[in-house]
Order: sequence, then structure tokens, then C-alpha cells
Amino acid sequence: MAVRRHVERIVSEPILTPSARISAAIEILDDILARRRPAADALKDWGLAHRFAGSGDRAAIASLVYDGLRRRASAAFVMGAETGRAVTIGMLRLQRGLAEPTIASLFDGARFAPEPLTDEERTRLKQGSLGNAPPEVAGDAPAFVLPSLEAAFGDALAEELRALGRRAPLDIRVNALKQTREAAAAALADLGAAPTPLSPLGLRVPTGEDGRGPALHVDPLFLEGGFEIQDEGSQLASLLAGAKAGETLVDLCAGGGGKALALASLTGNGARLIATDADPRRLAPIHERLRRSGAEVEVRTPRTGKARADVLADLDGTVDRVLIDAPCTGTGTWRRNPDAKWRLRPGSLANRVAEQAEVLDRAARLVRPGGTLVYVTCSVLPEENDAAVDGLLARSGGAIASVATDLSVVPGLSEKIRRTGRGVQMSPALTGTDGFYVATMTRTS
Ligand SMILES: C[S@@+](CC[C@H](N)C(=O)[O-])C[C@H]1O[C@@H](n2cnc3c(N)ncnc32)[C@H](O)[C@@H]1O
Repeated sequence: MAVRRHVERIVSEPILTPSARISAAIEILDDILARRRPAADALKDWGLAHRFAGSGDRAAIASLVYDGLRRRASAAFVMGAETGRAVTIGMLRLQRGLAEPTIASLFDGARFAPEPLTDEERTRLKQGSLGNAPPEVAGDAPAFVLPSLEAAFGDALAEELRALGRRAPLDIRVNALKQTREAAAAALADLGAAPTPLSPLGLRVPTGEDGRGPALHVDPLFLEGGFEIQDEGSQLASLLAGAKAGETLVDLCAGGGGKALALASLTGNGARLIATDADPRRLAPIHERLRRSGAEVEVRTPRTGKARADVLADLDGTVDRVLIDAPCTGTGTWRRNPDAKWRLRPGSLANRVAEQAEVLDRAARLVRPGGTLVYVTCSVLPEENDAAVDGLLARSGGAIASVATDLSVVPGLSEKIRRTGRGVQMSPALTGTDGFYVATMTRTS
């Protein structure tokens, strides 16, 4: 307990005034908007050029920048310009709910503070509204995906986009290999950790007004493998995979291992679990996470270049259950990664759709007759979800069939989740989670 409190104090020591932090955020947003730079790169560069800033300052500035990106289109609409300054002012009003006098007091022109508000900015703050904004502006989404979002959400479009524009909660998954959720909640009581609404292994840790949470990655319980930081939606997708002890399971797109660790924990290390990923660099962090968590997973790292070979060839036609946590546009994670929505291009959606067909075809060859395929994305776009499943069903000529995903493993989920043609869709508005899609299939012959 004492260790955790001490760590928090160190990381949140403020050096910059709130106004100076806003000036920094404006500068960084200008860099992102004008040079189309990834937010993480622009923030890193600012940090390198301003080494005196404390980690608390950096976190607060990052929070301002990410809130600005969440409301980039709507804030620019209200303020009549798409500059770092306009987006920041509009965001303080729309996202943080600050009134015009409070914003004016932050923009006081003092040393390191932004220039005072102009008359036009004051008027726009008082009178500006999103009443006549087009849906993609009011909902802060790129215009080219609007037809797909409309197809996904129908009449709920505006509400769903609003929810995707809010901040994500800070969720952890308790590692059942180490302790119960109750024991973890007791150990994290000083952080206010409380059970998440749906996942039986989830705890939610309160964040501050600016969205910042405690430094969980240096928490003693985390370092002992007691929990992983994982959105409740990702936890639910792992549960819906239906893994059972005694099965041979493949996590085909394991990445850093978020779901592989969850599957090992859910089966009490009772399954033979094999994890791989096309990209060895994405897979690399899994080793340290396995060591910490006590999860037993056979990791198969592919070679690249000339020695490249299929590391799963020996398993073809034998696997009981394959999890395909497919590469996707991540449209369901816009709350967490608002930069991604403005970096999304039609070409990247087409590339992800092609990769999805590739991983689905590979998974279909792995599964034994009667075995199960579980296809997961963190996207809400039908092209990456039902259409991808339809594609595999058609290509398989009847060998792969769609089956209902068993929702009974998560009490209360069935009433909240949306059924699509082939699977189920979670979303911030429906389930309070990231936008995960899950579809289940079986090999008939
Ligand atoms: C959504 S991420 C996986 C996240 C991970 N399962 C987790 O829970 O932390 C998708 C992964 O698919 C991998 N991938 C892309 N194409 C692939 C392919 N053809 N075969 C296997 N993995 C692939 C990417 O490298 C990426 O790590």
C-alpha cells in the first residue's frame, strides 16, 4: 500500500501551470493537424524538447491532446477553424464541460499561457452549437466510413458515435491463476477498484477528472502477475471464445498476448494453448507477460525472410478451437485511441479486409471436423465483421458453418449485446465496452 502511494506521488508531481499545459497541447495538436503526425510521435517529440516537464505534466498534456482528437471535428465546427487552438478551446467546452469564463481565465495571456480569447472565440463559445452539424461532424467520425457506421448502427448512429467519442474506463482483468477477484479488489481498495458490470474477472479503477488513472504498470500486484490491464470488452470476447480445459486451442493472432493470457487464466492452464502471430515483434512482449502471470502457453514465433515457414503446419485439421483475434481498423476502440480514427483511410480498410480473409482461411485449415472457430475484431464496421464471416462460409463450400455464440457464459450480456447476421456486437453505448465483434463457426466436414 505504502509503495503504491509513494509511486503515485512521484509520477504526478506538477511543474507546469494548467494554462501552460494547455499551451503545450495546442502546440502538439498543431503539429498533428498540420503535419499529419501520429499523436504518439508528436507527444514524444514535445517531451524530448521539454525535458523539465514532469511525468504528471506529460500525462495531463497527453490527456488534453487525446481529448482534442476525440472532439476534433465537432470542436473545429463550433469554433470555425481546425487549428490546435480552436480544437483545444472547443474541446474544453464540449468534452470537459468548461464554461466560457473558466476557459477565458485559462487563456489569460500570462507567461506560458495561451493568448487571451478573441471576441469571436468568446461569441462562438457562448453561441456555437452542433445543432446543424452533419452527422459525421457531430459524431466526430471520418466521413468515408459514415455509410458503414450507418449500416452498423441504424437509428442508434448518433448515440453510438457520442459514446465512441467519450473516454474509455480503466479496466483490469484479474488473473484467476493467482487469486480471486475479491482478493484483488481488496488489495486495490485504496485505488477504489470495483467490479466491472459484466466480466466476472473485471475490476474498474476510477480515473481523475482529466481521465488519468493511477500508474498501474508499477503496482506491486501487477508486477506479481495479479492482473492485466484489459478493456472489459476484450475480457468478454475471451470469455465468449468458450475455451475449455482439455482442448487444444490456437490463438492465431496473439499479438502481445492479451487474449492468450485470458484464455490460459479462464481454463486454469488446463488446455493446450498455442499462440502465434505473423509479426514476431508484436509477439515478443508475450514472454515477459507469461512469466509474470504463470500462464502456460506454447509460443511459436515465425521466422521472417527466406527461412519463413508455417509454424502451425503440424496442427492442420487437429485443433479443437481456434481464436482469430483478427487485424482490423480498430473502429471499436476510438474511445481509447482517437488518433486512429483520423488516420483511417479507405485503403487501410481494404487491406484489413484482405488480411481478415487470409487469417480466416488459415484458421479453417487448422480446425478439426466438429471443432470451433471464434472470429473476433475490435471493429464495428460490417465489412470486417459479418461480411468477413460470410466470405469464409462461401469460400468453404459448406465445410464451415455459422453457429450461435453462447452468451450464457456472461450473465446479463444477452440483454445488452446486439445480434448481427452472423455474430454479436458490443459497443460503448450497448455494453459500456470497446466495440468488439464475436462470431462462432464450426467445421462440418
Ligand atoms: C488485434 S491484434 C491481436 C491482439 C491480441 N490478440 C491481444 O489480445 O492482445 C491482430 C494481430 O494479428 C496479427 N496478424 C496480421 N496478419 C496475420 C496473419 N496472416 N497471421 C497471423 N497473425 C496476423 C497482427 O500482427 C496483430 O498482432
